[in-house]
Amino acid sequence: MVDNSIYLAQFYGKSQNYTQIPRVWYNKYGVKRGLRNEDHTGVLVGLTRIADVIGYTRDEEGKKINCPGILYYRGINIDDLVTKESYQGYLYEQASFLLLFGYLPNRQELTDFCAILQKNYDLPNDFLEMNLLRLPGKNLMNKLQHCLLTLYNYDSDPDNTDVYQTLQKGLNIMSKLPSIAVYAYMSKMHYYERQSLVIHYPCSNYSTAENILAMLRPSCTFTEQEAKVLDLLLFLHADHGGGTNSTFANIVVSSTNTDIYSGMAASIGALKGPRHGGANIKVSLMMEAILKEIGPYASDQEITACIQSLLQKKFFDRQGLVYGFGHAVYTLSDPRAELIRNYCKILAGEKKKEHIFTFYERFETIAKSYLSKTKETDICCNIDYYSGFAYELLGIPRDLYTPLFVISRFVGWLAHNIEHKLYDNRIVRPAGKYVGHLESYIPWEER
Ligand SMILES: CC(=O)SCCNC(=O)CCNC(=O)[C@H](O)C(C)(C)COP(=O)(O)OP(=O)(O)OC[C@H]1O[C@@H](n2cnc3c(N)ncnc32)[C@H](O)[C@@H]1OP(=O)(O)O
Ligand SMILES: O=C([O-])CC(=O)C(=O)O
Repeated sequence: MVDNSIYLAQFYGKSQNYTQIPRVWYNKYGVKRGLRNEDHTGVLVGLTRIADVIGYTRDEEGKKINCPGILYYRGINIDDLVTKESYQGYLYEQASFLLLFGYLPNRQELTDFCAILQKNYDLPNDFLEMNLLRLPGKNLMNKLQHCLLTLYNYDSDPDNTDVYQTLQKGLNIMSKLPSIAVYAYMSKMHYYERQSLVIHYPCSNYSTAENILAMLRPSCTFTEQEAKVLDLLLFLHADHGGGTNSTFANIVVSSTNTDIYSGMAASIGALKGPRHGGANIKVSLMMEAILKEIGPYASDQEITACIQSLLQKKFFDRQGLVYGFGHAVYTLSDPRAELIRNYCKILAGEKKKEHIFTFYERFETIAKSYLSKTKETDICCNIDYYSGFAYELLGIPRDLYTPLFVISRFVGWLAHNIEHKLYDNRIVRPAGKYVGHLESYIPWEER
């Protein structure tokens, strides 16, 4: 067979004479690259009453003043929801109710809401066999997208985008996501890693967190403490305002009035990216590589040298990023990372992994100060820095870290999708300026 790849390389090389856009032009035309202002804050593109993400304030002149991070779900500080909550084990379901309906449920309302989710836990007949066992996927995020798009075919009125229908369809998908993610993992392991296939049905009196643990473990068993920690992790990932990439992607796509399955698949694609939710897997791989290189008792100098090699694209995936650090809004701290760090400390003690936890903490301190100094801006660790370690301590496989983010964030996507439909409802369509030349058509014989 003729190898045509050389031609493609030639076309691509030649294209550089025709397609370049100098970086300075973005300033010249006032383009808000990445929808960011000069000071890196986000351009205002929407209004929301669902969540507020605070990483800085403004002084009287409008100058940005960095501050410790705070996250509010419907105006309630997440720290309060965690520390003042006595009804343990259903934090994620409570937050889902709060994010969707705007107020905290009473006990009866929470029970009724959980019953709606639990009634929908089971997958449609043959879904498992046809879409997961017969068609294993090598990446679970892509598999989740595929399964979501396939659920469209099981819906008798899939293109109905009425707000109430969106809510119902959304809750139905949300209930099924834990089984889909766990089965996608099991079928991947069975097919690609030749492991035994373990399939447990979801249990209709379990919370989301309990179900995930039960379906994942051959024995179906878990401790109350483990379920509470996973519940807390799901709670902490549930929403992050309308500006975060995967939620904005959802708003962009669903503003065309397309079906909910397409909108959610787009969000999953966005969340998969290693600069967004996919960072939790990258952090885990990066820390594994670092620990292999310098060990848990490395000196501060060795840790700094590792960070330098990461930034200089000499180590790990050579992308120049220290995963788990930096944020578009948070500056001095991400409140979710603060909470997860505390739980990691407790779990690490129980699992005899204190030395690894201590290493994570030391790496955090050094990376935070080094990155802030070299990038001349406050850079803290984000939610993805400790979440993978927490999942690892719970015995959850790495492949499932970002899918767990999907399971949790789905409710945030749904709430924003509905809010946009109700109150904004204009198709998202910004402008792009043409900066090429006008050219004359060149006849074949003159090219
Ligand atoms: C759930 C989540 O999505 S949380 C984020 C998870 N992602 C990661 O952990 C990946 C690593 N982090 C990053 O890539 C970035 O910090 C992002 C994408 C999260 C935020 O990026 P930005 O909003 O551009 O951050 P910010 O404006 O503060 O960055 C300032 C500079 O520091 C750089 N920077 C920020 N974080 C990092 C990092 N972790 N490693 C290397 N460089 C970084 C930016 O690239 C930017 O450089 P530039 O001015 O040359 O473009
Ligand atoms: O807000 C962001 O840009 C990313 C983030 O932390 C999230 O989506 O949880």
